[in-house]
Amino acid sequence: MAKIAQVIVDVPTMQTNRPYSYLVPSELADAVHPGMRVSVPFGKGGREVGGMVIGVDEQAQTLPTFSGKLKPLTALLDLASVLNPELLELSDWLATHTFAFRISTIQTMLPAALKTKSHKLLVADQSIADAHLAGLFTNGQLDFTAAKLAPNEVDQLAKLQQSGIVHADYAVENRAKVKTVTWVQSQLTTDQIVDVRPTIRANATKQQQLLDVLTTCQTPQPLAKLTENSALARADFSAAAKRGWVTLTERESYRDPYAQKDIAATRAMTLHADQAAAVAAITGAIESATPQPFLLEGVTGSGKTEVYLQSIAAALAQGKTALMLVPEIALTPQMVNRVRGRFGKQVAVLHSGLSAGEKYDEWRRIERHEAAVVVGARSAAFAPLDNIGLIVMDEEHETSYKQDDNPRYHARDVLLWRAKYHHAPVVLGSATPSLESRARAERGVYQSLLLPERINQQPLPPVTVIDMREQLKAHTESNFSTALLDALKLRLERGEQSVLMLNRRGFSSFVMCRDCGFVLKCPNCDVSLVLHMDTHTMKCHYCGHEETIPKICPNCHSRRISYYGSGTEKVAAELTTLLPDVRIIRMDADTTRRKGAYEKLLTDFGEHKADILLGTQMIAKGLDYPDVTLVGVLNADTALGLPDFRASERTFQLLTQVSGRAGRADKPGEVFIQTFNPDHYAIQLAQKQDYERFFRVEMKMRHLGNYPPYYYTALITASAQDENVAARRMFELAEQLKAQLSDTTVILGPTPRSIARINNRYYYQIVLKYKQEPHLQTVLAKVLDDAQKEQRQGLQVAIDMEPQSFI
Ligand SMILES: Nc1ncnc2c1ncn2[C@@H]1O[C@H](COP(=O)(O)OP(=O)(O)OP(=O)(O)O)[C@@H](O)[C@H]1O
Ligand SMILES: [Zn+2]
Ligand SMILES: [Zn+2]
Repeated sequence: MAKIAQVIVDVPTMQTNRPYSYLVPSELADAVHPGMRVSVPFGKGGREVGGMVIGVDEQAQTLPTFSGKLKPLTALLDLASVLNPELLELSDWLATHTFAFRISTIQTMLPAALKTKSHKLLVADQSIADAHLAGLFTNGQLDFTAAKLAPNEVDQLAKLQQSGIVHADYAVENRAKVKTVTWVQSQLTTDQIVDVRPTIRANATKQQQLLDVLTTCQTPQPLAKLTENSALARADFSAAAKRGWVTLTERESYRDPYAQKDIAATRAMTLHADQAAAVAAITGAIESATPQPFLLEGVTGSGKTEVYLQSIAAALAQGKTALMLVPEIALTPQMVNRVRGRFGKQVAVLHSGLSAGEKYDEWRRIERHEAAVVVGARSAAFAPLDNIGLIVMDEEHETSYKQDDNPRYHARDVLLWRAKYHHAPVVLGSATPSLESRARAERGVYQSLLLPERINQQPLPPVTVIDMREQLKAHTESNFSTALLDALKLRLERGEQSVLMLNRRGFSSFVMCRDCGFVLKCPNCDVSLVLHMDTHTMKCHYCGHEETIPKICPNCHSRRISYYGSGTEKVAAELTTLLPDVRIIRMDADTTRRKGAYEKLLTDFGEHKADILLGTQMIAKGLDYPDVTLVGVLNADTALGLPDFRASERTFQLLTQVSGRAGRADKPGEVFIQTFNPDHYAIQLAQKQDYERFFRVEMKMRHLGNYPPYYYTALITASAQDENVAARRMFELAEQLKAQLSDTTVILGPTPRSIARINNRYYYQIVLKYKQEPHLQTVLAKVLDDAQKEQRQGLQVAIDMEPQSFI
């Protein structure tokens, strides 16, 4: 009886967002299983697309009538499932809850190397007269997808296709490449080697040497090791293989991004009472397999990481695995080393700094049960771990846990889902929990665990708020108040280190004309272009547009055009004038672009190669350096002015986190916060590092404004090249939603987004605030469906549940 495979095809549209049935060719009947990638013909032209098998049925039971018409699947791309049943189920749940296509949730779960790519090929059926065009083809084929063709070439090729000289074909590329190394196995015993020696010429030194090697290496060895330790080359071993002395085999090897590093093993520390209580509660839940979420609220430097590590050890002791998520930025060598130091080779690390090959290899180590602990950033939430005993999410309030592109998921939701599936506890840790999580802890949904004290009974560092308005009156345009500058000088005298943070938002360098005030803007977006000194260009951070730095004002032709705003670069320059001889490490998007640069800068700082670490938000978290006794925030309030109800929360979190970098060991720390809003509650409470008070005040604000956690939110955006199209559709939609949703739901907008135009598309948005909306899922799914069907004038609609940014 033939089998039928249910396949989600890699054609991300609403109409194809369901499984398609394909006949399984009889020779593949036993090989095809759910979770395998396949190549299938799709659509009228029968072009080949990638797909994922989500189910396999016996034909007779399910589709008796269709048997004749079903197309067979073309090829199987995997020998074993790449998604297990848990992850397949999760992909379904995720697609529904984030309004994403099932194929995009599936692809989000796979390492890039396993994402199939459909290539369009042009095949020449007749000889091509034009020599240039003919030259584009190799063996009668041209990979249209991979080739970088000029528009006129594309045009001419289209004409060839119309006249039947070439035709289009499709192939699905499998990019999963396994790295192999050659191993050598001696085929001669030591006795046989003795026998062979007299048969070769005495001056055949290489052969003699090779026999020497084989005498000492009777077990299989990597070829590289043997050639490295001898004067022999690969060719000598190939020759030996021809003689039958050795066999050479290719074995799979992993690209280990951490292979070069020796990490000192650490042992569990003696916990202090609060830590011990937390570990005991978590361990209890691991042992009883209770999917209890915990909120571990511990001030900065209270030893949360040690709680994670000992809880992970408890899961491993139960023969289970553990998954730990940290924000991308906190994936410093420090954090990774702390986990690897404790659990060694059992740890797999997943983050964006790895190459596709390295990620694929780490992924396979997890899948093959060779790694029992996974540490990674957001997408590691989908690590193919089995038998999970514990899930940890460090810095649970971090916005980077929400993906702001399709599928718009929050890693926390994914973790809570997986915890239920595996009956495992989840630990959400933070010094400044999100209001949502803290409110859930208050309602008993999460169990609260507290670490109110710093390790070593160190007090939290005292924070001084500096009113920069005063400074501005008295001073010129310096970025440094006298108080902060004095504090920096003191650290230099004492040989201690300082951390300076420059809030990146709104602080990027731009170019303005001093005569007419003209600011260079992106031609495609409603934003100013940002000056990049490393490439000497002006760049748009939204669409990637790039142009040269103007010398003359494009508006009034004045030559008095100059750079404005103090990026870290400018601040560093000012510091060097104020404090000659000071050694600065600058850390921002520019200086950390190169692979490994971030890590190198932090290591240098740890080794005292600089007095000051000057950086953007990326230095606020996770750093644990004993000699840092001063933290300065140059501009605390750039985020406060943003039109986002979470602006205060973000400011409070950031200031508390960065303050926490000072005085973590035996030397007391000190913090200076420069601000133009010294009276704002977020700044004042950050000064006191009083999370509890902040939580109360902010909850009141949210209550008054009907915002989360009192209300849920959803953001609907529509964009089109024609502004009217987007606006009109959104006004219609608002009316439609008013009719369909309950009276208690608030519909805000439509309004243009705060950056109204990006990449020549105009954006409009509607914000929904609701308490209970039983039909929301259906209503919003219909909205997307309609939008897809219409597709009129390039209208695009997107839905973001619980958006983390409204800008
Ligand atoms: N029980 C303990 N005994 C001694 N030292 C400890 C203990 N627990 C943690 N530490 C040390 O205290 C320091 C601070 O701990 P850790 O970095 O885990 O704090 P944290 O709460 O994660 O901080 P943050 O949220 O600020 O990153 C670390 O250097 C850690 O090694
Ligand atoms: Zn742009
Ligand atoms: Zn001008």
